[in-house]
Parts: sequence; structure tokens; C-alpha cells
Amino acid sequence: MEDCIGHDNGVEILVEINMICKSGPMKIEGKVAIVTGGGQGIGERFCIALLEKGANVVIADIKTRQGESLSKQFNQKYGLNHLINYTKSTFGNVDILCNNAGVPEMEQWEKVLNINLNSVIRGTKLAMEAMSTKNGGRGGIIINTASMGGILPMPSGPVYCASKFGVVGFSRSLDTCYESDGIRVNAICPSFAPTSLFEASIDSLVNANQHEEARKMKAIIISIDQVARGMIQLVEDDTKNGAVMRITAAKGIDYQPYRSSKL
Ligand SMILES: NC(=O)C1=CN([C@@H]2O[C@H](COP(=O)(O)OP(=O)(O)OC[C@H]3O[C@@H](n4cnc5c(N)ncnc54)[C@H](O)[C@@H]3O)[C@@H](O)[C@H]2O)C=CC1
Ligand SMILES: CCC(=O)/C=C/C=C\C[C@@H](O)/C=C/C=C/C=C\[C@@H](O)CCCC(=O)O
Repeated sequence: MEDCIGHDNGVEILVEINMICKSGPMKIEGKVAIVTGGGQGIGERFCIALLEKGANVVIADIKTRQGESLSKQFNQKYGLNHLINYTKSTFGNVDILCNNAGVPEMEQWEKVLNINLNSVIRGTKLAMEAMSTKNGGRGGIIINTASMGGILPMPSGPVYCASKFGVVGFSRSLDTCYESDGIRVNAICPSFAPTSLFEASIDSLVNANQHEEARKMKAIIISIDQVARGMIQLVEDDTKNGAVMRITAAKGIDYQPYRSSKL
């Protein structure tokens, strides 16, 4: 496929634009990654996994103590726009964005939607501007942390569940951006993992005397390291675009099958 990208003294500059279908795994070493909610829990393990692969990692977390303990480069403000601009000015590029920050049902419902969904949308849009090959970027990969509660109903957290279904639908709807902008967008859907968010949810159920529901959740927990391995798989596998990765105790890492996504 060829396209005119400009003129130099009247000479058309024609380049063959190879379809962005590089073979082989994406090389993480030297790339620049952003992890929101990277101060603890799953996000912290995402940072460690990416650091271990040689990536430069920018961590964004409202709990500055956790953020500072893991990242010295980033100042107190965690505005997403500042985050992206700071990353680009410091490292030159944004290659990997993990929209991972999230809060459980117990927060105010508007806050749950704002953080779990609106911020994922905002972060994705800002990162796509920075990454897009149309804007001189080198493409990239965006991993949106949804949940198995973005595939299955959650009686214990209907608003949380709605936010995660939104993340899944939003991520799947951007699968055309790979061809147009060189950007892959995937959703990762872990089941229950032992983090502060999970513990807060268990406490909420226990306080509501829903001991059986709490027991069921604890019976199917997965490891945080497994979630990080799933994220790395999505980053390295260039064939994964618009994918919905599931991580469950029953089946480990696999992908949600969907009938044709076209009408
Ligand atoms: N733990 C679990 O069972 C599961 C968690 N998830 C999702 O994984 C993601 C990470 O959650 P966990 O590590 O479990 O929770 P966590 O509470 O241990 O870590 C979440 C981090 O995000 C930060 N954060 C919250 N709001 C923020 C904001 N507005 N800006 C920046 N940072 C913010 C928190 O300060 C915290 O450090 C969330 O999106 C959650 O919904 C998905 C499936 C299962
Ligand atoms: C209290 C609601 C809440 O915010 C709980 C969050 C707990 C962990 C993170 C979440 O993303 C994990 C969800 C896993 C869901 C798996 C399958 C669901 O169908 C179980 C529904 C259990 C229930 O809500 O009663």
C-alpha cells in the first residue's frame, strides 16, 4: 500500500506504508510505559514486570506515598494530560499505557464511573494522540484493566460492574486503530486478586453479613503475578488487538470469545 506523505520541491514523496503487522513479539526493553494506579496491588506488579523487561516506567497513583516509593521521577500532580506530556518530554515517547487505576463499588457511584471508566477513556484518547503514527508517533499498545465483572454480572457491585462492561466495550470498539494509527487496544479481565481493593470489598460483604458471598469470592482468587503475566502477553503479542483477556482460577489465562463483532 502506498500513500503520499508530502511534497519536497514538487517531488511527491511516496513511501510504501507497510501494514503495521510486524512479526514476532514487541520488544519491551527501552520502551516507555505508563501505569496508572501503579502505587500498589496489580499496578505495582505491572510496574515491576515492565521494569524487569527493561522498560522505562512512569507510575501514576493518587496515594503519593506508594507512588514515591516506586517512582521518583513523577511529581505530585497526576493529571492524565500532565502525565502524558511529562512522559513524552522526559522519555521522548509513550509506547505502553496501562489504564489500571480503579476503585470498588463502596466509593460514591459517580466516582466509580469517573475513575474506572471516564479516566480510562480520557487516558486512552490522550495516549492515542501521543502514540499515533499520524502525529509522528511510533504507535503503541494500550491495556485497559477491566475485570471479569466486565463480562459477568456482579450483584455485589452493579455500578462497578457497569464501569467494567464500559471498559470492555470501549476497548473492543478501538480495534480499527491499529491499522489507522499503529495502536493496539486490549482489555484485561482478572477475577478476584488479593489486593486492597479486593480486601475492601470482602470487608464490605462481611460487614453486611454476606459471609457466603465473601467465602465464594475468596475461594476463586487468582495471583497478582498471573495478572502481570497476562498484561505482558498482551503487550508482546502484536496479534492481540481488540482482545478481551480473561484471568480466572478455573481456566488461567484465556480470551473471551465473541460472535462476529459486525452487524
Ligand atoms: N483486585 C481484584 O480482585 C481485581 C481488580 N481489578 C481492577 O484492577 C485495577 C487495580 O486494582 P487493584 O490493584 O486490585 O486495587 P488497589 O486498590 O490495590 O490499587 C489501585 C491503585 O489505584 C490507585 N488509584 C485509585 N484512583 C486513582 C486515580 N484517580 N488516579 C490514580 N490512581 C488511582 C489507588 O491509589 C491504588 O494505589 C482496578 O481497575 C480494579 O478495578 C480487576 C479485577 C480484579
Ligand atoms: C463490592 C463490589 C466490588 O467492587 C468488588 C470488587 C472486587 C474485586 C474486583 C473485581 O473486578 C472482580 C470481579 C470478579 C468477578 C467475577 C465473577 C462475578 O460474576 C462474580 C460476582 C460476585 C458478586 O458480585 O456477587
